[in-house]
Amino acid sequence: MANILVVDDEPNIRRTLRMLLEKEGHNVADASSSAQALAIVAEQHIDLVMLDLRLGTEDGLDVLSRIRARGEHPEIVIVTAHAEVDEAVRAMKLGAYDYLVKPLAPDELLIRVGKILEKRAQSQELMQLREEAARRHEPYVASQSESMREIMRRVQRIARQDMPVLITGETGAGKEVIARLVHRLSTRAAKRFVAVNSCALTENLLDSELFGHVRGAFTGANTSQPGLFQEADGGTLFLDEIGDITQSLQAKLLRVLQEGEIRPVGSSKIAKVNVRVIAATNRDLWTLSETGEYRKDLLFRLGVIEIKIPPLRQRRDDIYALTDFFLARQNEKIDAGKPFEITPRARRKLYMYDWPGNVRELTSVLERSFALADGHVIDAEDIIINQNTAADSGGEPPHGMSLHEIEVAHIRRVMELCQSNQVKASKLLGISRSTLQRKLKYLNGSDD
Ligand SMILES: Nc1ncnc2c1ncn2[C@@H]1O[C@H](COP(=O)(O)OP(=O)(O)OP(=O)(O)O)[C@@H](O)[C@H]1O
Repeated sequence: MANILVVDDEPNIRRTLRMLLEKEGHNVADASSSAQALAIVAEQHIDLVMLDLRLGTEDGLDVLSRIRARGEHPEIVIVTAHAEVDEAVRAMKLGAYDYLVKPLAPDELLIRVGKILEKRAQSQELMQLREEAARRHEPYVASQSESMREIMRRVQRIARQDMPVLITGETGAGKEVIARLVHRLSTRAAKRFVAVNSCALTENLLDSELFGHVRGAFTGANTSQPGLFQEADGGTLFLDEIGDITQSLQAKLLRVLQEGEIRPVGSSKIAKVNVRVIAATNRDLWTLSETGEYRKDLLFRLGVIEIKIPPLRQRRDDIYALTDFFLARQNEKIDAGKPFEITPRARRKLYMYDWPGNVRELTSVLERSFALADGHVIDAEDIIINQNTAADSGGEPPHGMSLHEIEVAHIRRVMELCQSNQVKASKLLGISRSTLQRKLKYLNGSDD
C-alpha cells in the first residue's frame, strides 16, 4: 500500500485513477493545479505522483522541477495525452521515473505502478540498511590491541562521571573519535556534541566563536551571536588542540570550568552554561606548565581524567582491525560488482609501516588504494605509502636526497596531514606561519 497523488486538471481522469488505485489498496490524494499539488507534497508523505503534463494553462514540468527543488523524493510518473516524446524525455531528465500515454489501459497502468512501487521499496530498504550500518559504526573505535582495550574499559567507566576529560596523543591517533564515544556513553548523549579546532582560528575569532559576541563588539559584528559554549549547552564541547590557546583564553576557559560562566565578547553580562568539556592535545601540557607556558590551575581542572592514546605503531594489532573496518565500510558503498579484498601480503605491508600520521594516514592510504586499484584485489603493490621523508618513517635516511629535498618533502607531508591548514602545519613543524608560507614557495618551484 502506497500514498499516491494524482495531479490532473480533468475531473474524469482524477476520478477514474482514484477509483482504480484505491481498489488496489492505495491511499490516493488528488490535485487539479500545481499549487494544490505542491501543498499536498509538502504536507503529506507521498510515494508516487502521477502528473499530467498539461494542467490547464500550467505546465506539469514546472510542478516536477519545483517538487525536486524542494528536496522532496516521491517517484514521479508523467501522464500525457499526447505522445510527445520530447517532453517526456525532458521530464525524465528532470527526475521523472516513467511516462504513460493517455488513454490509459487499466491493467497496464496497474502493472507499471506496481513495478515502480516495488523498486522504490527496495531502494528504501537499502537506504535504511546503509543508515543502520552507519549508525552501528558511529563512532566505531577499533580496539584489538591491549592498550586500546584498556582505553575502552576506561571510557566506559568515566563517560558517566560528569567531569572534564583531557585526551592526549599524536595527530590522527583518534582523539576526536574517543571524545565522541565518551559523549555517546554519557548522560548528555541526547544533547549536542560540538567540536572546535582551537588552532584553526586566531585568538580574537576563537574568543567570539567560543563565548559569542554582542552586536557592535567589533567591526563587522552586526548582530549578536551565541558562542559554541551556548550551542553545546546541556551537551559536550570538544576543544581540539587545547595546547595552543593563548594565556587570556586559558583564563576564560578556567572560569567556565570553575564557575560554569561565560561572558560574550563586548558584553558586560555573564551567562550560565552547563557544558562538559573534553579537551585534546598532541603536546605535553605538563611540561609546558612547568615552564609557565600553560596555566597549571587550568591543567589540573582539565586533566582530572586523562586518556593517553598511544601512536598506532605502538599498538599494531589495531592496524588489522582498522583495515578490516575501512574495507567493510568501502564494500558497503558498492552496489554491484565484486567487493574489495586485501591480500595477506598487502596486510603485512600495512602492519610493518610506522604510520607517523596514525589512523588518519592509514585511512587515506587505503582510500587511495581503493580508488586506484585495477581490480577488486588489493595487493602489496596497490598500497602506496608516501614514504618520502626520513623524519616520517623513522627508518634509514633516504640516500641521495639533499637536506633541502628532505625539508620540502617533509613540509609537503605535514601539509597533507593537516589538510593544508597552515596554522596547524606550522605548529607541527615548530615554525611560524610566515616562515611556513615562505617555505611553501619551494613547493611551487619559486624558491631562490
Ligand atoms: N580506533 C579507531 N577506530 C576507527 N577509526 C578511527 C580510530 N582512530 C581514529 N579513527 C579515524 O581516523 C581519523 C582521525 O581520527 P581523529 O580525528 O579522531 O584523530 P585526532 O587524534 O583527533 O587527530 P588530530 O590531532 O589531527 O585532531 C578519523 O577519520 C577517525 O574516524
